[in-house]
Amino acid sequence: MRSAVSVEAVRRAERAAMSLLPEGTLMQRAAAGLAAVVVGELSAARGGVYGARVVLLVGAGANGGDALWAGARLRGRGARVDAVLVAGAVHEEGLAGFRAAGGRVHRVADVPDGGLEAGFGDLLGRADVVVDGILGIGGRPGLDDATAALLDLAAPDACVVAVDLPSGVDPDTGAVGSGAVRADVTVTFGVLKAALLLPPAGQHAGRVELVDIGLDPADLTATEVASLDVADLAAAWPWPHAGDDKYRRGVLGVVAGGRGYTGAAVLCTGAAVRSGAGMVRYVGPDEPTALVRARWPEVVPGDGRVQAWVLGPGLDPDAGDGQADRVRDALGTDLPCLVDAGALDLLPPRRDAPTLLTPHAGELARLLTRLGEPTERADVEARPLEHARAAARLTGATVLLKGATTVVVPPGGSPAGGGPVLTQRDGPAWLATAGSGDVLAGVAGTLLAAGLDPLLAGAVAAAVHGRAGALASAGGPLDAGRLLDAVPGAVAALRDWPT
Ligand SMILES: NC(=O)C1=CN([C@@H]2O[C@H](COP(=O)(O)OP(=O)(O)OC[C@H]3O[C@@H](n4cnc5c(N)ncnc54)[C@H](O)[C@@H]3O)[C@@H](O)[C@H]2O)[C@@H](O)CC1
Ligand SMILES: Nc1ncnc2c1ncn2[C@@H]1O[C@H](COP(=O)(O)OP(=O)(O)O)[C@@H](O)[C@H]1O
Ligand SMILES: [K+]
Repeated sequence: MRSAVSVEAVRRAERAAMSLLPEGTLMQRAAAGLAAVVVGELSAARGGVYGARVVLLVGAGANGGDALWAGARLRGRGARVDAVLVAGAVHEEGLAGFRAAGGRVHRVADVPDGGLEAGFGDLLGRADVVVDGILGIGGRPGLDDATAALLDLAAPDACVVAVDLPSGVDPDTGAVGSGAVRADVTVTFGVLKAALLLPPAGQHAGRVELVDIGLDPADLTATEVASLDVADLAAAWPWPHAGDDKYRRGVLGVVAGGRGYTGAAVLCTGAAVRSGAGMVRYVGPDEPTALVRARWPEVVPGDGRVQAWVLGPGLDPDAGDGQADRVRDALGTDLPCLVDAGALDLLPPRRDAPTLLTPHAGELARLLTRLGEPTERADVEARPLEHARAAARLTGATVLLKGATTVVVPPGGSPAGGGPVLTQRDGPAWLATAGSGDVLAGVAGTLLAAGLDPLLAGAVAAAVHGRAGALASAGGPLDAGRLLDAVPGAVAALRDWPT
């Protein structure tokens, strides 16, 4: 499990460590770890550090201090290091240490308006590595225009190394302001910060390197956000046992598609079959039923006993084909329900049984608007965690928000009550293809029917969906049919995937 904490928790752990150590020790450890990663990048890219060009972008706080001390170390290895001070203030000890090591210092404030390119274009355009020491855990989202313009002067093939966090993101929520840094590598200190696992900030971080600076793990147990790794997935997956039968393994009922849309019924039931449900029942009008039976003869048509329901993929609640009533009936039971797409419009104000909502950004905006919080899709995309939490709070359900990084928020929306928020980013962008969400719903339904709670079912399904996507795509385009065909292989590989 990769675990991340809030700024408040990091600061508490840092204070505890600092009280036991000589002043400046943590920053020196951070700088040493940062310099080592930059050395690694330079060695890989150009065979060594000597003569390499490194430019530090230095903000007002300790994040800039880390960058300056790392710059001093890189000077000691023979790199040419320039620091560009982007703010009015600077970490004075770091600056003195950098100067003493022979680093050159420039100030954005010394350049006349409109003169950034003339002042720094050559410097940044020739840099092998640009170190983003602008903002760390003290940062608010967004960079001012001049700082953002500086970043644009870097050569496209320069390696951008972010210190602790890519600057311009919100450390706790993962929201991203305008001009935020896009790093190739982020070197983070002591513990992952929540933003690194959250969308969209996590997608700005590149590869994340965690440097041990000697924080006490006992001070870092308040996990805010976590991502399941392969060992967690293998432990959570409902592997069958010798004594199992199909009923004990879990019967899933699916209300998907309808008279108008038939594909979602075939894909969703297929994903449930392919992910190993004990049995799958499909409930719907004649035409999709016939298509499901033709493609998946093992699916049982019609109502009957089930352990969980998947409701809504490809379903139009206004179609007058009886599907809306079937959804309402299932929502009225005390069985676990996954509520997707069209069924989200039919969700009652409160449901006590386990409920997993699986909207994409547009569907979440529509749901929040219906619940009295007018929301646009763009709002959800800019601040996914905040909006998923709002839906979890308003509905009492677990909310899985789909996207390049999938976020699963426990009921109530607060990490205090239901445990950490889980995020998964396991698959390629080729997964953004029609029918992909229907496959996710089928896999998550299998897990609900097997008895997993909605939070774990959602996160495990998102991870397996992503891994199946990676297998099926192999770098090329993907369609939902091949995606679901890859699910058994993705599940099997959980047991022998190298960790
Ligand atoms: N506290 C510690 O013990 C350690 C801290 N370390 C580093 O210290 C960092 C935190 O340092 P600070 O608390 O000084 O905070 P930052 O260095 O993140 O920056 C804070 C400064 O930036 C300003 N600021 C915030 N958002 C802004 C924005 N959007 N635009 C312009 N200015 C903005 C603030 O007003 C403040 O002056 C960590 O991320 C890490 O890099 C490391 O050295 C390890 C040890
Ligand atoms: N850029 C992306 N990278 C990786 N996965 C993605 C990306 N965009 C979407 N996905 C995943 O693809 C699926 C799309 O689901 P959805 O939007 O419901 O599509 P549909 O309704 O066509 O089935 C979700 O599981 C989502 O997490
Ligand atoms: K930074």
